[in-house]
Amino acid sequence: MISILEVLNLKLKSKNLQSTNILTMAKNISKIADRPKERKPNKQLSFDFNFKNLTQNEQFKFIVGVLFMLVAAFMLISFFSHLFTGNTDQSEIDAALANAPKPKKTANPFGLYGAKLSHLLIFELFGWSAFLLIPILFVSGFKMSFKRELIALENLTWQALFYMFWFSCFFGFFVFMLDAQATLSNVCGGIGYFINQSLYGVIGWASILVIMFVLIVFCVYYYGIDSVSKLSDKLSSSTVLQEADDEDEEQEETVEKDIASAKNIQRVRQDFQASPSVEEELEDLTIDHVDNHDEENIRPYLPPVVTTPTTKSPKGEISLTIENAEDIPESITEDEEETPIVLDEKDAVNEELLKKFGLYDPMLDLPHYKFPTLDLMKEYDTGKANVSQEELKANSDKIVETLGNYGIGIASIKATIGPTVTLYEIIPDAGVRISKIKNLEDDIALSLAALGIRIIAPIPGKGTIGIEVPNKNREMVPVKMVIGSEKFQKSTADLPIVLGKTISNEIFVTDLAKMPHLLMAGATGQGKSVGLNMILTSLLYKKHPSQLKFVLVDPKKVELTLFNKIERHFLAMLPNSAEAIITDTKKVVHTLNSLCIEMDNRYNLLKDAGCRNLKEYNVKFINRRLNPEKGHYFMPYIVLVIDELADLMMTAGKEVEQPIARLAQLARAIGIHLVIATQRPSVNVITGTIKANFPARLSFKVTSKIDSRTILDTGGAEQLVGMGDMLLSTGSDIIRLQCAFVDTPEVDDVCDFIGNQQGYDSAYMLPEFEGDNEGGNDKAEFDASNRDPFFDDAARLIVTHQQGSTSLIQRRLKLGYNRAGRLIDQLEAAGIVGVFEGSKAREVLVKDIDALERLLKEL
Ligand SMILES: Nc1ncnc2c1ncn2[C@@H]1O[C@H](COP(=O)(O)OP(=O)(O)OP(=O)(O)O)[C@@H](O)[C@H]1O
Repeated sequence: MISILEVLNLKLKSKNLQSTNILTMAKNISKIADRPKERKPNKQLSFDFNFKNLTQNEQFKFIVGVLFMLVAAFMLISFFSHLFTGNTDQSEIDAALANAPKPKKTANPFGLYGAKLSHLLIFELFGWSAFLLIPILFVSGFKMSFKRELIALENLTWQALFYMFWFSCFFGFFVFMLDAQATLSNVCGGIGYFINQSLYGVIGWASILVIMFVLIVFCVYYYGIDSVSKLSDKLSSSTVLQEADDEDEEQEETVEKDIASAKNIQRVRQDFQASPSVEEELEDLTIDHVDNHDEENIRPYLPPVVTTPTTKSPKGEISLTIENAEDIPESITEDEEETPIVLDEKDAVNEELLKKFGLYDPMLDLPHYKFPTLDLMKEYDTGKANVSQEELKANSDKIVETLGNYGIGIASIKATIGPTVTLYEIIPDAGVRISKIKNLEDDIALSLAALGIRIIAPIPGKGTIGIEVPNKNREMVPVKMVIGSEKFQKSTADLPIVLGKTISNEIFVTDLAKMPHLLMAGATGQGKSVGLNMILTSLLYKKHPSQLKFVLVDPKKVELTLFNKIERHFLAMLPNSAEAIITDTKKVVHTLNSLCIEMDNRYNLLKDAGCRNLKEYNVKFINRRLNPEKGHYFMPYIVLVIDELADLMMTAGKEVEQPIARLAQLARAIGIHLVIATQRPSVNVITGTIKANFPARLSFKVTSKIDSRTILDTGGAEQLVGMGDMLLSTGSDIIRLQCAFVDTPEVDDVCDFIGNQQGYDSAYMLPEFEGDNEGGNDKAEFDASNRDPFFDDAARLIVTHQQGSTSLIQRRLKLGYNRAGRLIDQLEAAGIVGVFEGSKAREVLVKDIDALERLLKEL
């Protein structure tokens, strides 16, 4: 150990020398950079080389990781060699330790250092169990370099360290008792021998009892074996497994897996497959059952595909009417026939399972998952909103004066200072018409010489009139402050999001599940992306990967890429797609339709379970009242985020509008929530259908009053002052908020933090959606015998004009719209025109008339 430290020390010293130079250089540079010139917090090159920065530097971590892995390899080879060459090298090591002038060559392949290190760790300290240090080093190194844990490092470290000491003592006992120190010292090492020597002096051979007792204490605490019954459960299960082992080849494999995963005792509890039908198995539920399930839980979530519930669907009816099982006609309980269940029995089984294994805990999918910590967020020097007494007084005087000029008397005026604006609440004299004050908005703005004045007349529920005046110095609301706030931390909402601060400086926390969907608009550069990041970050801080999945649609291709890292934790995607974050319009259409299928599937499951919404369903599942074998599973919430709707509406129009509207109308009860943002809140983007289904709407500054009306149904958003200043409309109320600021590096760090932890094997898989034009085998599906008599003419027309338009066919061939539409579909199926592209004409795939004639002949 000492030698290794020496080596490391030397390396560090030389490194330190270099870094000291860099440090001085860096300090000088940062001094220059810090001179009173304006600071650019985002783009500034950071030469601030303090130790914390260094340890968080990715390159540094990578290098240290590689170093660890190399040291692990070095140790492995040296240790192995030591088992055979240790004795030969002994004299060389002694010579080296005694500082003899020229030690001979050592037999260890890593020379004197390899020999010394092995001698120290094996011979002098831990014996053979020193090998256990190697996986710790390797796995740590791998994690640092590749951001992936091969196995849970924390667990590995605790266990390896414990067993290293324990085996050293355990072997030490025998070496000591046999007095075989001269020949077997390598087995137990110095520590094991010394401890046994000391213990023997005190309690004689009973020292082995102490050693065994230590093992038991460790197992009880570490593996959570807190009762003899649990231990015997485990033992009896393994006995059953052993018997099964003899019987069945296949089962043998299961047993191996079982034993490997038996330590995950809680997972074992997840089992529901101790099927109620096999009564005697209830007594000694085998790990065999359990771990099939265990394996299933480790696999990515694959939402079961549920058959559409026809009245005959056995699945549909059985669970739905669990409580009336006796009423179910035999014909529709077929799959239960071998094990007829009556109500009481089934409930008894549930009770039994519940008693035996406790509630189902979805978080045990990833038992070691750690929620992001607050220190991932930066501290900002926010500069408190400094509204001086003079400013307040001057503003209120001006308001009183301006209103006075128009003959409006004021009974009282009160100011509330917010982060971005100050709210002046006035009570006008009796008899003053409110609309009169509202009409004076521009005049008051003129007299205060301020942009962004908004008049709320009256403030709902208060009986006063509000005039919001932007502060000269605004206060930034840092994300750390709002995420760390008690209000957010203690929030029990289903999907809590913290958006920022209200005008009266309160932290604003709301529940996306209750909204239940959110429409966001704002001109470019006004804080939309920051707002979206705030929503996503809030959810990441409060939800476990088993409880929430995101479907991210990013037509701009750059805004949401950061979230790629959490693909295996929080993202959902279509099967067979390369990337979880969707950037391609066609894929968006598929994803939206796939979400609709997921919605239908979920509704079917809810119907089966006799539940009205996702919450009730999950509670039932947690209480083990729903059988996973029948397709039931713990349903995570799904939040669909679309970063730019305008783009999609332009390219795919109705194809996206319809599924969005459908999801918005129906998905709330089954836990699918939509957050849709757009730069262009115009009526052809935010159509009536979409708007009608999004009661909650959030607007950053927009360019015109018309835009504000489109999104909020009222003006005001055009008066905002930008940088996260926003209005949230939740049906009746409109609240002005200052969005908290979360910077890209912070989001990046949070995603890194999550992404570096163990995740599912893949993203959450959405159901497959077969698009109309899928698979490239359109021609095969084209039914040539059934084509329209005008097919050939239409094809010639389209190819001659190189314009795939239905109206062209309609006009030239004098056909009705429907028939022309059918023709264009047939042309598409025959591969003559491309797919529907919204408002644009379809692409013509056949480029000249000769090629078309050949094709027509083939058809
Ligand atoms: N809540 C906030 N607090 C302070 N500054 C903010 C806030 N939100 C945004 N800003 C500032 O405004 C800039 C632009 O914000 P953001 O990138 O979110 O705009 P955007 O509306 O998404 O623009 P685009 O539509 O072009 O992507 C940010 O870089 C930041 O400097």
